[in-house]
Formats: sequence, structure tokens, C-alpha cells
Amino acid sequence: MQLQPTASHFINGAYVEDTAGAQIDIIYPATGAVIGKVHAATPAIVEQALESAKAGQKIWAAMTGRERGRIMSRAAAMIMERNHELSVLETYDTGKPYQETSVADATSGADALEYFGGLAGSLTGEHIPLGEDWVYTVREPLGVCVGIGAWNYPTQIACWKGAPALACGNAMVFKPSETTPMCALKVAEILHEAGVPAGVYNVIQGMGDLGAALVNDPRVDKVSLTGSVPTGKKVYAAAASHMKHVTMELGGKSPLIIFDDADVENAVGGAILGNFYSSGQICSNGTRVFVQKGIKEKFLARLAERLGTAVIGDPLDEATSFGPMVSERQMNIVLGYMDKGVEEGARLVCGGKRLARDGFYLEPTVFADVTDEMTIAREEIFGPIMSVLDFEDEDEVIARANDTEFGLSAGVFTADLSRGHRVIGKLDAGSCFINSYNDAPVEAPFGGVKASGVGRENSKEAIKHYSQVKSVYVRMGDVEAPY
Ligand SMILES: NC(=O)c1ccc[n+]([C@@H]2O[C@H](COP(=O)([O-])OP(=O)(O)OC[C@H]3O[C@@H](n4cnc5c(N)ncnc54)[C@H](O)[C@@H]3O)[C@@H](O)[C@H]2O)c1
Repeated sequence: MQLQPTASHFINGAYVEDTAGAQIDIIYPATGAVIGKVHAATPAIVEQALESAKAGQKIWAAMTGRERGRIMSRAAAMIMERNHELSVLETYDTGKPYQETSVADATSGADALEYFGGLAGSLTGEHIPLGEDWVYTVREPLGVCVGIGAWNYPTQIACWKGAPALACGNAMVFKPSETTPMCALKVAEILHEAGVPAGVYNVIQGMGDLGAALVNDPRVDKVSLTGSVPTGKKVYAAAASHMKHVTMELGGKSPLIIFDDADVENAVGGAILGNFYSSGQICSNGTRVFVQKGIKEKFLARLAERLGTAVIGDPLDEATSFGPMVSERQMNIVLGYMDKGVEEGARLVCGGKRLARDGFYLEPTVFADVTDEMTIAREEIFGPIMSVLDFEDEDEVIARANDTEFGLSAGVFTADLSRGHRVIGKLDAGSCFINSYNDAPVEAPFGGVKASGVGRENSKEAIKHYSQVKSVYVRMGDVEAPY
């Protein structure tokens, strides 16, 4: 399989290169080897991308929603047909095990294209009768949207931003994370093979400065970022200074609350999915696991047992269920938190070290007896560290769960469904789970409250964030003017 991308950028329906841009190495996290390179976009590349997006958007918006939707559905089918190849590429880009990428990345991207393609033909306005007169509303595209991606789900993020944008008749210029530049190029290639007109979906490579340049360009009407809270604050501020629309999908430190009456196996399963899938590099992870005292020891014992069965190894081997961190940098950040947990007095139940092998592998790590003030309970780690905190009663755990600047997700495990709904109702979070964790079907809105973000991806909600409403008052009689 060829890993080196055909060229760094995909603009106006074709691969484009400009080697004058700074070189960005593509590193395979499982070995640390350089497997390819791209060049950051030069001003000339940015110019081409934005001009072609402006031109392409007009052609795309002039098509009917159903025509756009048909092309998007075709792209979704093509992604499913090429799922194996795209999943292998996602594994090379991120290091995530093929066992995961083959079911959660390109497939999730295809879901988004299929779902929003299906909605594209029904994006209608309202008719508002006012006696003889009436108002009608039209849902219009915003224009040129910029998507800026994080490195944990490169294919999915490229599609989650692209699909609603395209359904509404916008064009997109997508900047992947510099850590994972490969997958979005494939998404662009497939969209164009499926029939998306040239210029409608472009991918350009670069670091944060390129993201900032795009956010500040007057030709850009909307910015959708998936990234950390500090980056989100910068991007939101820059977009605000130009009065641009934004979607901010940012970080979290989400609570997962396990009551005494919960089914232990399910609670452990939820905690594993909410902490160790993708080696813990998931924004919505429930990394503060509040466990009621009566179930604590049973929970910890079963958790350690089940973690012991994780297959850590070559991510391309289908048996592997736990892969490396995305980069050496991220591995070192997480190692720092492992040390911090021990230093601040948390009890290390398992893990806590780097694995002695090539690549950026860490052990799945659990700390118990974590208290609210500890660094590992306050800061987003974005790695395989679970913090287990004790609690006694419902009101106490709700107050402690909400005592954070973040508000992305929250989960509750309990056999008492009334309690499940009651507790979830009081938690400050955008994407919540009862007796489950980290499900992200395209039909459900996804996004955070407080510092975790603004706007929602997926579901019909996303349409509101990629379109604007025009209202038209129609007078049927004469106009009465005072003079
Ligand atoms: N809520 C979500 O949906 C979601 C999903 C995945 C990841 N995340 C968050 O992403 C973070 C991890 O990803 P990361 O390390 O790539 O995040 P990051 O904030 O470092 O970078 C995200 C993207 O922003 C770009 N960028 C950096 N500075 C910029 C600037 N000043 N202007 C414009 N763009 C800029 C980067 O090049 C990258 O493409 C975590 O905090 C995680 O929680 C959130």
C-alpha cells in the first residue's frame, strides 16, 4: 500500500504540490518511523484553495439538495467499499488498532455522508401566515467553511465537518492536524470521484499558523474546530473579530458515575470504552470515574482483570485491541501525568509506564483513591489514564462532577432508571449516556457546554450550524406609509 500521499494538498478537484512549504514528516506511531511527508501550504496554496472554494460553492449551491444528496450518498457507498484500505491508512496516520479503525472511522465518515446526504433534499423553510400577508423563510448556505481537525479521528472529523457543510450547499477548506495529514486527502479524493464539483471540498496541510490564517481570511464565512480548549479560545476570538459563525468541539474531563446498584460487568465495560478506546485519545472520555463506595473494590478488581486481557501490540494485527499514542510528544505528556498521579498520592492500581518496545506505547493505567484536587482529576490528559474517585451519595457526586470548567460528556451507570434520568438531568454536559458510554451515532447531536464548546455536530442540529435563515415578508395588499 502506498503511504506517501500523491501530493500535499487537494484543491479544485486535484492533488496540488508546492514544495516551498515547510516539510512535515508523517510518523507511524507504532514504530516511530517516518513513512511519508507533506509540505505546509504556502500563501499561493491558500489563495488557490480559497478562490476555488468560492467558485465551487456557487456551482454546488445552485444544485438542488437532492442532487447534492445523491452525490454524497455515492461517496458514502464508495467509502464503505474501500473501508479496509481507508482503515489501514487511518491506522498508519494515528496508530489506532485496525480492530478499531475498521469499525469506527471510515464507517462513521460514511454514516455522516449518508445521513446528511439524505437530509439535503429536505432543508426547507417555513411559511408563516399573517392575515393576508405572509412570511416565508429560506435556509441558505453560509458560503466557504473552514474545518480544522484534531489528530485522534482524522477521517471521521473530515467527514463530520464536511457532510453537513456540503448538504447545506457550502464549500469546505479542511486543514487536518499536522500530526495526521493523510486521511482527509482520501476523503477529498473520494468526494470528487463521487461527483462533488471541483473546489467544493479542499484539503490543505499546515500547522496552527495556517489554521489562524484561514480563520482570519475575509473569504471564510464559518470555522469549525475540533481541538483543545486553549486553541478553541484563540480561534473563537479570531472568528468573533470578523463576526464569523463557529462550531467548537473542544476538550473535556467528563464524569462517569457508577452507583452501587449498577451491573458491574456493564459498568466496567463502559469505563473501559470511556477511557482506553483509541488509547484514551477521545475528547468525550469519562476520565473521572466516580464509584460509590459499596461497589468500589468489586469494580476495581474486575477492571484490572479485564484490562489484563487487552492485546497490546502491532495495530495492524486484527487481534490487537490497544495501540500506541499518536506521537512521541503526546506520549511524553501522558507519562508526565502518570508521574504526577503517583507524586500526588493516588493509588496506582495498574499500568503507569511506557512499554519497552519501539513506538509510542503506554500501559493502560488506573489510579484509585483519586481526590478532586489532584491534577489528574482536573486536567484533560488525553491518554490511557483512568482516575477512580470514591463517593457516598447522589447530591455530593453531582456537585463534584459539575465542579469543572469542562462540560462535554457525562455518564451514569445504575439499575434505577429514575435515578439515571434524574442525575443526568443535573449534570452540566452536552453528550450524555445512561448505562452506556461513548456511543456517537450520526443521528445524535454531539458537542459540549461550558469550556468544551459551542454548537453541535451530527444530527439535524448540525444543519443549523452550517446554514442561515433568510426571512421574506410578502405584502399582498397596498403599502400604507405616513407621508
Ligand atoms: N469535542 C470534540 O469533538 C473533540 C474531538 C477530538 C479531539 N478534541 C480535543 O482535541 C484536543 C487534541 O487534539 P490536538 O492536540 O490536535 O488539539 P490542538 O488544539 O492542539 O489542535 C487542533 C487543530 O488546531 C490547529 N491549531 C492550533 N493552533 C491554532 C490557531 N491558533 N488557529 C487555528 N488553528 C490552530 C492545529 O494545527 C490542529 O489542526 C483535545 O483537547 C481533545 O479533547 C475534541
